[in-house]
Amino acid sequence: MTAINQEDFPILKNDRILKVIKGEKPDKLPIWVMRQAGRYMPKFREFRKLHTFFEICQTPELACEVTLMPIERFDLDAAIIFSDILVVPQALGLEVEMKESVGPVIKDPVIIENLKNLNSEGAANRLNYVGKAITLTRKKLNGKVPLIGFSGAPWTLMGYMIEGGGSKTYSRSKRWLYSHETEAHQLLTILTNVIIDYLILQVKAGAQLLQVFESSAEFLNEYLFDTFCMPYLRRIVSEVKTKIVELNLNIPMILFAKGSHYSLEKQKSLGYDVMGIDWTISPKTVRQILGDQVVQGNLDPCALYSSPDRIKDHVEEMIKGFGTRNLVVNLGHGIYPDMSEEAVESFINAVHNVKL
Ligand SMILES: Cc1c2[nH]c(c1CCC(=O)O)Cc1[nH]c(c(CCC(=O)O)c1C)Cc1[nH]c(c(CCC(=O)O)c1C)Cc1[nH]c(c(C)c1CCC(=O)O)C2
Repeated sequence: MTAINQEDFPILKNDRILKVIKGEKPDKLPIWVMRQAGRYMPKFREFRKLHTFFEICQTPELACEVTLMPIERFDLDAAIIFSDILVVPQALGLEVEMKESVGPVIKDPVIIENLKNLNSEGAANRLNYVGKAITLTRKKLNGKVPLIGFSGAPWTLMGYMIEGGGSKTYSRSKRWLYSHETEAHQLLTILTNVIIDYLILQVKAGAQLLQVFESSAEFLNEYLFDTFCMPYLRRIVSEVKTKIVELNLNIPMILFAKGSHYSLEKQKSLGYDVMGIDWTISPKTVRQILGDQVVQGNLDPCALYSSPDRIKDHVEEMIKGFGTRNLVVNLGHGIYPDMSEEAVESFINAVHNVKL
C-alpha cells in the first residue's frame, strides 16, 4: 500500500492523547477503553446478529460503522479500529473462527511438523482490508478523535496459533519455549516480520497511534519474557519507528504487555512511547518503577460493576496514584460484555471531571 497523503484527512480536533504523549498538558485527561466497540453495547449486539465477526473485520464499511459506534455514543478521546489480533494468523493461512461463548478457535493449530507450511510470503498484503477500513474510518471520524491501529505481539499470537485458541496454562506453546527453542524463535521471527509490515501498512493507511498487544505475557516470567518477547518487541518498535520517520510522520506506539510487572522496568528501555498497564499493579508502584514515563491504564474492568459514585472514587484513587501528568486513562484490560453503558459513561465523566 502506498502512503495516503496526510493532507487528505480532516484536521484533528481532539488531540488530548497526542498532547499527553508529547509531554504537554491537555485541557482534560484523555480516556479510551480497550474493547470499546463490543458486546456491552446493545447496538453492537444487534449488528452482530446480521454479520459474522470476521465478516465485519474484513468489510471496511462494516468495520468502520462498528468502530464509530462507541465514538457516537460516548465522549471518548480515541477510536480503535475494529479488528482482532487473530487476523495475522489468518493472513498466515490459519483458519480462525469466532465461536459464540467460546471465543476464537483455530482449526489446525501449529505443530512443529507443519511450521514450514505457514504462508508468510506477502502475508501483510492480505491484510490490506484493514488498511482500507482505517482510511475510511479516519475520514468518517472527521477529525473528532485520533484513530488507533493495533496488532497482537509475537508471543501472544504464537500462543493462540499453537493452543488453537485461548488456554488456561499455555503449556503447549510454553513447551516450545523450553524444548523447541529453535522452532519457537523461527515462529516468532515469522510473526515479527508480518507484524512490522502490518503496522506500517496501518500507518500508511492513516492510523494515528499504534498499540501492540502482548496480552499473554502473564504466562511468562522474566527469563522467558527476556528471551522470547523483548528482542521481538524491540525489533517491532525500532523498525516501525524507522519507517514512520521516513514517512515524515509522528505516530506514537503503545505497548500493552498484560501481567508482565516482572519486567516493567526493562520494558521501558524498548522505546515505546506509552506503557500500557494492567489492573493488578498499583499506580503508585508503577510510578516508582517507571517514573514520569507516559502510562496508560489501569482501572480494574470490574470496577465498572460499582455504582457511579464508587466508580468516581476508584477513578480518583487511581489518578491520585499516577498523578495527572503523563497519563492516558484506560481500563487495565478490555471491558466485559455484561458491563453497562451507564458505567462506561460514569467512568468517562469521572476522568474528564478531574481538575488538572
Ligand atoms: C487476546 C485478544 C484477542 N483480540 C484482541 C486481544 C488483545 C486484547 C486482550 O487481551 O483482550 C484485541 C481486540 N479484539 C477486538 C478489538 C477491537 C477494538 C476494540 O474495540 O478494542 C481488539 C483490539 C474485537 C473483539 N474480539 C472479540 C470480540 C467479541 C466477539 C464477538 O463479537 O462475537 C470483539 C468485539 C473476540 C475475541 N478475540 C480474542 C479473544 C480471546 C476473543 C474472545 C473473548 C471475547 O469474546 O471477548 C483475541
